[in-house]
Amino acid sequence: MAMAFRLSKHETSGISAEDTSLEQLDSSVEMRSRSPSPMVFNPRKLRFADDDDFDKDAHESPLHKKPQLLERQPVVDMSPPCSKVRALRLFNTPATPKTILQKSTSNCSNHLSAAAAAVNAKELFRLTERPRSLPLHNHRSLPPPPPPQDTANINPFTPDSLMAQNKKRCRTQFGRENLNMSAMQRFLLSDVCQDDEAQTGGDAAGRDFQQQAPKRLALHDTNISRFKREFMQVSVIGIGEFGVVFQCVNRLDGCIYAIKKSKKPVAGSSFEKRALNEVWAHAVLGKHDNVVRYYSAWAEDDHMLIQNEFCDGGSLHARIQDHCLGEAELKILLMHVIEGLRYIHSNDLVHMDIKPDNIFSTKNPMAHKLEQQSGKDDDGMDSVYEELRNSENLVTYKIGDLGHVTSVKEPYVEEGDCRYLPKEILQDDYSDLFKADIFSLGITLFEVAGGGPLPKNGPEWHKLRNGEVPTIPTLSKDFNELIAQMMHPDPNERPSSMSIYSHPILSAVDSKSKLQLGLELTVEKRKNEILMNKLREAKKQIKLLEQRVSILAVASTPEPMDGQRCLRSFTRRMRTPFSSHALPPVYVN
Ligand SMILES: Nc1ncnc2c1ncn2[C@@H]1O[C@H](COP(=O)(O)OP(=O)(O)OP(=O)(O)O)[C@@H](O)[C@H]1O
Ligand SMILES: [Mg+2]
Repeated sequence: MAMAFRLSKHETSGISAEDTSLEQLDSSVEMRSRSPSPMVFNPRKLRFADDDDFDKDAHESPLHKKPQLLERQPVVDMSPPCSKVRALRLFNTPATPKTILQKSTSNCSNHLSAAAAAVNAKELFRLTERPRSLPLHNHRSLPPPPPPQDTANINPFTPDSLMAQNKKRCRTQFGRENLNMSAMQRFLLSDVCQDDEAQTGGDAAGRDFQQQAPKRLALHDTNISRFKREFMQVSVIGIGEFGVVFQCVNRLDGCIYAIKKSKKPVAGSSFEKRALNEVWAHAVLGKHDNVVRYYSAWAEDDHMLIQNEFCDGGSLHARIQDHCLGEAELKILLMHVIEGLRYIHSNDLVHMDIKPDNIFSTKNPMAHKLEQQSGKDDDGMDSVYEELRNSENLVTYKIGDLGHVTSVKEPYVEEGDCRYLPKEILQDDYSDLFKADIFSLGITLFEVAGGGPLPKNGPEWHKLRNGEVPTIPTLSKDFNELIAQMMHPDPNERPSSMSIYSHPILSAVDSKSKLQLGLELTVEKRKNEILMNKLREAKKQIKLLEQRVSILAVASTPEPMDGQRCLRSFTRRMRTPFSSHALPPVYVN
């Protein structure tokens, strides 16, 4: 069970000022809320020296002193089981995946690691026998250090892995690693060849190599926390059961990110599987507009750190603290989350922890453009802009916290928050996990529309799962029916993410189309402006050209009066002979 113990806004801001390294922030920092979003701050020299101890910050903060855990419910007959003993075990195997979390030193001993074992013993022998470069100060005196072993996890959620599982391929370490064996071999061998070349390629090359080697090792050995080296911590933005989430600025790219750090050291613990699971899921799913984007992950002091997109609108849970959502907003929420779920489900994965705490929002980047646009010219559209600006619609909802994601092909269900779980999951029925996500989304909609707070157990808990879903008076009959359908006791009766996506209630989303129309209008107006400018420019050019032509015409043409005179005189001259020849006059009637 994922238990939420969150900070109030007030508590969080207090902590961010006190415990986070805010003194590092220049006063000129201008926070922008998109992610990745550029920050504007006075250029500072990057320092590699240690600041306050990050871990100390995290652990000594008031957030960590006394996390306000939700109490476990006493076991009563009617209550759902809150957690399982199985959840404390590791990933279906007694072999703990001591992998990326343990600085990759030992041989990989479980099916989660793909490693140098992909290289045959002969090549490994070559690698270990070959003298390695040493730091300058002890290059001649010390024996070569053993080469580090390259290890890498196999992500079980990638299409390759899922295909492998489908085909019931051998699940041994080698069975999986063989998928990438040749690539791994090529990589390792190319390293050997390059090094060999450098060592045997003449004195100059050898000298160069010796000079560069210590630099490489020295950097490698600096041992500065990547978090501190690469990021400037701004504040704590959330605390969950598993992790603390920091708002950070990347020192190099200047963009804001959310970095989630596991609260406890996870290597070798029961949280290790969860931590790795979250990274694997993010790596596969973090490319959809309605799923929180993933950038990178690494381990530090046995903690897992995940660098994600920063969602400047906060969580849905925070959003509904002061007001419930109206139907128009609910439709947008449903539209966005169902798109994200449809994407997750299309990968044969399920989220298993959909709830308001795990749905984040970002403000629409077009919002400020709408603001700029309106008031520019009074074209009767001001009211539309006004409505769009004032509406809460200018957000994009994103599914986050992928720690419970599992594959439907080979499910390992770690139960999420029991307030949002359907009954069948608590009864270990995993036959249709897609529909478990649908139930969680349905009950989430019910809560944020005003049906909350949700019960954790007891008769009310059961009622909501037995088809007795109270009607929300502020919602239309159709929307109430859709929520009830999503919370149907029988998973087979619940609609799929695909059918909700194409549900008439969403295809005729007034507010959505209005928003889209507004945004499209802005774009079209801009295009129009550009065209108008071009037209104005073209008109100017034409006018100039006309002027020039007329000037040229005036300059190059002989005086018209003289010409006429000449012509007349010529005519006269011409006439004279005619007349002299006494031609008969022509009379025109
Ligand atoms: N990318 C993000 N952008 C903005 N806020 C975030 C982000 N990620 C997390 N948060 C905030 O931090 C809180 C905790 O994050 P998250 O749910 O990922 O942690 P957790 O420990 O896995 O939680 P749980 O208790 O659900 O297991 C969220 O509810 C949210 O308020
Ligand atoms: Mg969470």
